[in-house]
Amino acid sequence: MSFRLQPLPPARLNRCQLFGPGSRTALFEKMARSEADVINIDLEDSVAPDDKEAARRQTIQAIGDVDWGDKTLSVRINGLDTPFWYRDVVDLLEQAGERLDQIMIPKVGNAADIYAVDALVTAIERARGREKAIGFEVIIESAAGICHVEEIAAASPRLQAMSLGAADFAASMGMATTGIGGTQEDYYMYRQGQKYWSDPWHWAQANIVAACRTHGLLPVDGPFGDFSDAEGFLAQARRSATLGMVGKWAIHPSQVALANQVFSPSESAVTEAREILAAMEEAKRSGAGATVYKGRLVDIASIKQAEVIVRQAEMIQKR
Ligand SMILES: CC(C)(COP(=O)(O)OP(=O)(O)OC[C@H]1O[C@@H](n2cnc3c(N)ncnc32)[C@H](O)[C@@H]1OP(=O)(O)O)[C@@H](O)C(=O)NCCC(=O)NCCSC(=O)C[C@H](O)C(=O)O
Ligand SMILES: [Mg+2]
Repeated sequence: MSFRLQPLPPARLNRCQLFGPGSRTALFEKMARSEADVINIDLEDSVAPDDKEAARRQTIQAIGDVDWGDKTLSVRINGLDTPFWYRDVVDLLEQAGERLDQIMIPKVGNAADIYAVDALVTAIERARGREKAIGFEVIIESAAGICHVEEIAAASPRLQAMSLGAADFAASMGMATTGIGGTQEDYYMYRQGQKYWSDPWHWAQANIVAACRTHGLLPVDGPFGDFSDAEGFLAQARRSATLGMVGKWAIHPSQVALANQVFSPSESAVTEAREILAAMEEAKRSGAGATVYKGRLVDIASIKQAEVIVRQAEMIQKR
C-alpha cells in the first residue's frame, strides 16, 4: 500500500439517482416521494432550449417548496459549451435556498471545467454568505472526459460523485450504437458457432471506479434507456456493482426499486460480512493475520471488504 491512504467516499446512500426534467413540474412531488436516495432535477438535455428559463425558475421554486425529506438534492446544469450554464449556476446559488445539496456538471472534459464552475460557485457563496458549501457531481460522457478522468476526480474538494453517461459517451466515442447502456447486439466474441456477448461499457466504468476510489468519490452508473426492460437494467446494474459502483440512475420510476435492490447488500451478505469481521477479530487475538472462514481464506483485505458492506447496511438501517 502506498503511504498515501485511500480516502473514504462521502458517507451517504447513493443507490439510485432519480432524474426528472425541470420543465415537468408535475413530477417533482412524485420524485420527492420516491425511494431514490438522490434526486436529480435536470436543466440540461431533457429540457428543450425554449423551456430552459422556465425550467430553471420552476426548479428554484421547487427546491424551496417541495419536501425532499432526507434525500440528496441535485440539479444538473447545462454544459459549459452552452450559453445557459453560468445563469444556471448564478440563479441556483443566489436564489435557491440552502436545501440544494449539489450541482451536477455534465460533459466535463478536464479539470479546468471543474475549476471554472468552482470559481463561480465559490464567489457567489462568499458574496451571499451561503452557509452550506454546494457539492459537485460530474458526468463522464465524452472521449475527453474519460481520457482525463483522474485529473477530473482530483479537481475540487467539492466533488462527491462521478457517473458514466452512456448515451453521450457513445456519441462522443463514435460507438456504433444508439442504445443507452446494457448489452449491445454486435459486441460479441464468436467461437465454434456461438456468440458470447461482452460489455462495451466495462473499460470506461473500471476507469471511473479507479479514479473515484483514488480520490474519495462515489462511482455511479448512469442511465439505462429501455425502461421497459427490467431484466436488462438488473443485469447492467449487477455488473456495475460487481465493478465497485455504488448506484445507478433511474430515468423512470420503475427503475428505482431495481437499483435499490441491486445496490443494497442482502441480509445474508451482511451476516457473512459481520461473521468475517468477528473471525478476523478472533484471529488477531491469537496473533494471526489470516484465518479460514467457511473453508476459504480471509485476511486483512477481507476486513476492508466486509466493512464496506456493514457500513452500507448501517446507512440503510438509519433511513
Ligand atoms: C421517460 C419519461 C419521459 C416517461 O414519462 P411518462 O410518459 O410520463 O411515463 P409513464 O406514463 O410511464 O409514467 C408513469 C407514472 O410515473 C410518473 N413519472 C414518470 N416519470 C417520472 C419521473 N422521472 N419521476 C417520478 N415520476 C415519474 C408519471 O407521472 C406517472 O405517474 P401517474 O400518472 O401518477 O401514475 C419520464 O419518465 C422522464 O421524463 N424521465 C426522465 C428523463 C430525464 O430526466 N432524462 C435525463 C437523464 S438521462 C440523460 O440525460 C442521458 C445522459 O446524460 C447520457 O448521456 O447518458
Ligand atoms: Mg448526457
